[in-house]
Amino acid sequence: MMAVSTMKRTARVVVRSGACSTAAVGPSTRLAPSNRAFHASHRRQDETPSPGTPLRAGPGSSHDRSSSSSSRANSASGMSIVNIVIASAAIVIAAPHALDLYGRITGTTPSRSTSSSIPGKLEPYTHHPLPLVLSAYYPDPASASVHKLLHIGLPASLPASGGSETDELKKALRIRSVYIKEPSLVIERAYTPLYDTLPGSYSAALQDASAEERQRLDLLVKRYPDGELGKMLHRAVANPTVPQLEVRGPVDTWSFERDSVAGGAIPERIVMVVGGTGVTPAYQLVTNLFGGPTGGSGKRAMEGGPMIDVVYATQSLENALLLPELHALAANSKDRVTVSLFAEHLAGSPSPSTLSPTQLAALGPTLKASTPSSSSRRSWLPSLFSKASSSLEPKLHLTSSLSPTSTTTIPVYESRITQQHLESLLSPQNGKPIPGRTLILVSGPDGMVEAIAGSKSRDGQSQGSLSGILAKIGCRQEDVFKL
Ligand SMILES: Cc1cc2nc3c(=O)[nH]c(=O)nc-3n(C[C@H](O)[C@H](O)[C@H](O)COP(=O)(O)OP(=O)(O)OC[C@H]3O[C@@H](n4cnc5c(N)ncnc54)[C@H](O)[C@@H]3O)c2cc1C
Repeated sequence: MMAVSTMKRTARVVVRSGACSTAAVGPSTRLAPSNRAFHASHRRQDETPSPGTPLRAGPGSSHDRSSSSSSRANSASGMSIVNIVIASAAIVIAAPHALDLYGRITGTTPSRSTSSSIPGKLEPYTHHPLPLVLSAYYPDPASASVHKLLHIGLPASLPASGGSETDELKKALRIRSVYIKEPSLVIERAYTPLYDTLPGSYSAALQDASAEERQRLDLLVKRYPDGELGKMLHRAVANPTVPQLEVRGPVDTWSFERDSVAGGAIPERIVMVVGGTGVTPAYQLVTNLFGGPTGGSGKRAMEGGPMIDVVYATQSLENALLLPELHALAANSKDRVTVSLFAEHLAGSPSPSTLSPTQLAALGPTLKASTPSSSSRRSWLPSLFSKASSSLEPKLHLTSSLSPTSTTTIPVYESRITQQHLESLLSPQNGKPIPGRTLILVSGPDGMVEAIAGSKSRDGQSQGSLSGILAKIGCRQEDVFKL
C-alpha cells in the first residue's frame, strides 16, 4: 500500500451483457454536479437541540408573582421545579429516539451517545475517540486547499482470512466507511477510507501494508464554506497522543455479499461512475481487489475478480483527486483497471505546456500530460466516429513520466459524463457482446447521481427508481445501485 503523496452519492447498476440496450433514446442528459446542492439536500443536517438546553421559567414562577402570597409563590415555585425536572427527564429519555427519527426524516444520521467511549476502539454503532495523527493539505501540503489528507490512528488490523479464495474475493468486494461525529452539534458524517484497514478487512491493500499503515485510516476530506464536519476536520490539529475524533465503523456502503441482485455470481466487470469526493469508494474498491498503487511483498490482485472501469467526473483538472495513484493502479493491473477523467472545465484546449501550477499539482511528479494523436483519440469510442463531437474525444492523455514505455493512459475529456460516453462504454465491443455480468456503481454529488441513475429516496435509505442516463440506455432497475 502506498501513502497517497503526502498527502459520494452513488448508484449501483448491474448490467447483464445486453441488459443495457445501447440504442440512443432521446438527447443526452447533462449532469448537474453541484456539490453545494448535493450536500445541502442530502448530507447536511441542521444543528440538533441539545437535551441539556435549559427550560425557561414560564408564567407562575416566583419571578412573575412578586406580589403574591408566599405560600402561593412557594407552591408555584415548587410546581415549576417539579415541571422542570419532569420535562428534563422526558427530554433525556426521548432525545435518542427523537434524533433517530430526525435522522430518518432528514436523511441524515444523528450521532449516538458517546458517554461510554473507549479510546482506541472501533465499533459500528458506538463512537469511540481516536487520534488524528496527520493532517496535510492535498495534493500539495504546502498550499492551502479545500482538500485535506487525514490519517486517523487505529488499533492495528490484521487481514482476515477464511474460506476458499472465492469466498475471500466475495468478502473483498465491498466498500466500507466510517462515521465521524461533531461533538457540539451532535451530527455525524460518513467518510470512505482510501484503504480498508478496518477490522475484518479482506482488502488486498491491507495485505500489502506496512505495520504503520495497518494502524491508520487514510481519509481525503473536502471542506465546504459552511460545511460543519469538513470545517471541524480541517481545523483539527494532529496529535497522536490525543484521541480527539469520535469515530464509529466500519459500516458497509456497498457489499457484494448483501447484493441480492448478484445472486452469488461474481460480476465480470464493475463500472464505477463517480464524481468529486465520490471517487474515494471507487479507490477503496480497486485497492481491495488489486492492492495499493506501489504494491508490496504481499499477495497482489485477487484471482478471478472483476475488471474495474473508473469513470470519474470533476469540475476541473486541478480538482481531480488521486490521479497519480489511480494511474499507478491501472498500470499495475493491466487490462483489469481502466480510468477515464471527465473535467467540465479544462479552459479551452490545454496543451502540456499551458497547464497551470495547480493542474500540474493534481498530476504530481509521476504523471505527465500529452496531446492525444488523432488515432488514439478515436480508440476509446470506436462506435461513435460518425457522430463524434469534440467532447467525445479526449483533450489530454495522462501517462507516466517515470516509465516512458508504459502504455497506461488516463484520457481526459472536457465534458460531463454524457449518455454517449456511457453508451459507448457499455456497448458490445467490436460488435461482440461483453461476456458475463457488468455491475455499475455510481457515487457522487446528488445532482450527478440523479442525472446518471435518478435520485435516491428522500431519506437516502432506499434506492429510488432508476431514471436518468442509465434508464435511457436501457439499464434495468435491478441492475443499478446508488451508493
Ligand atoms: C458513504 C459516504 C462516504 C463519504 N465519503 C466521503 C469522503 O471520503 N470524503 C469527503 O470529503 N466526503 C465524503 N462524504 C461526504 C460527507 O459525508 C459529507 O457529506 C461532506 O463532508 C459534507 O459534510 P459537512 O458537514 O462538511 O458539510 P455540511 O454541513 O453537510 O454542508 C454541506 C454543504 O451544504 C451547505 N450548507 C450547510 N448548511 C446549509 C444551509 N443551512 N443552507 C444551505 N446550504 C447549507 C454548505 O455550505 C456546504 O456547501 C461521504 C458521504 C457518504 C454518504
